[in-house]
Amino acid sequence: MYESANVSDDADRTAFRRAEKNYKLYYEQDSKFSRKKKKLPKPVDLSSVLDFNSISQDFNRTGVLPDGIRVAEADSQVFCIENRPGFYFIPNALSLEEQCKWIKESLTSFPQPPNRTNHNAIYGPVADLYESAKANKVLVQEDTNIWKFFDGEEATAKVKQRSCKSVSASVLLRKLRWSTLGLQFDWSKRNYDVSLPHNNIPDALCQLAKTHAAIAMPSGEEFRPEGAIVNYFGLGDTLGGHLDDMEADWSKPIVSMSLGCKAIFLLGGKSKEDPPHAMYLRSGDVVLMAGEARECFHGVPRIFIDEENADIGALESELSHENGDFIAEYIKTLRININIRQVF
Ligand SMILES: O=C(O)CCC(=O)C(=O)O
Ligand SMILES: [Fe+2]
Repeated sequence: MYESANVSDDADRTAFRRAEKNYKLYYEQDSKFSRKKKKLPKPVDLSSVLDFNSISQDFNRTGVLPDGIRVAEADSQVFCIENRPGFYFIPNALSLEEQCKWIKESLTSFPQPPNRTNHNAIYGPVADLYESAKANKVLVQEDTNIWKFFDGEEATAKVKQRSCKSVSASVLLRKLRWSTLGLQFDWSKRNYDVSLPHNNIPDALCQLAKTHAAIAMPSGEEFRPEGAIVNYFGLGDTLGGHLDDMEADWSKPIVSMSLGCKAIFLLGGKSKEDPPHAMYLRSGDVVLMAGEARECFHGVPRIFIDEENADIGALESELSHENGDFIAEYIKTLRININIRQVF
């Protein structure tokens, strides 16, 4: 599902594709810059990107909303888009403490087996990735399908002695692209594989998802979090336009939490020909997609990691205050999305 920033697009065939291309990160070709080896991002017209953070601030001050936007219920801080029923935007839904907690869990416990990650396909289950990265360990191939972490010197000796393959834990942590919680999603079959061993989604995350899902739930029903996909976005990573259609009951929302660097989210219609709404997703925002919105194409064409646009100043200082600099350094160039689903 991910694309690198440099893959050339086949064609601008649909309105969704054109919007993706419009917001995607491209670099200036100018030789003046390339000689200096400093690649500059091409400027992008962001004037039509919806900013629910300022929409909510203006609304609280003046009681006025932009055309096409309304609140889900009187006095609520949950916003809807009139021509996208079933879509809900909750700006600033998570406190700084909650953001820090889920960023930390996303790097430490969520990638732990039996949860699967993108690294499984190459290395098998990788335990203690975060602790190993912090301790500067290196993953060394011991046998065909057996990889183990070693301290730097020991790893160097092994690699020299047996010329086996190796990769540092910090590189692997940087290259983490997804992990799955609860029922394990099988990306190759694009379906849930209930036969795979799994843990339940942590209680505190279930509770959070239930609380935020409530406004989008059919009346009298409670959301049941059964599976979650955690996406990790580095600079230039994008999530192409897609539908999440592997869950049985589309009347139940997908609860999608944003953490870390700011992104642009595209919410299209049921056809890729429908022009999408572009909106910012910041750390702490929660989005719900239920009912008709489950049939709408959506994706993430851009994340911002520059100081001016990433919007993570407060988060960074809270993180370094709580956990030292290790995670605070990671989040400077990272966006995490946790999307929680009721599967059955
Ligand atoms: O990263 C996001 O905000 C959206 C993620 C998403 O749509 C998905 O994982 O299906
Ligand atoms: Fe999705």
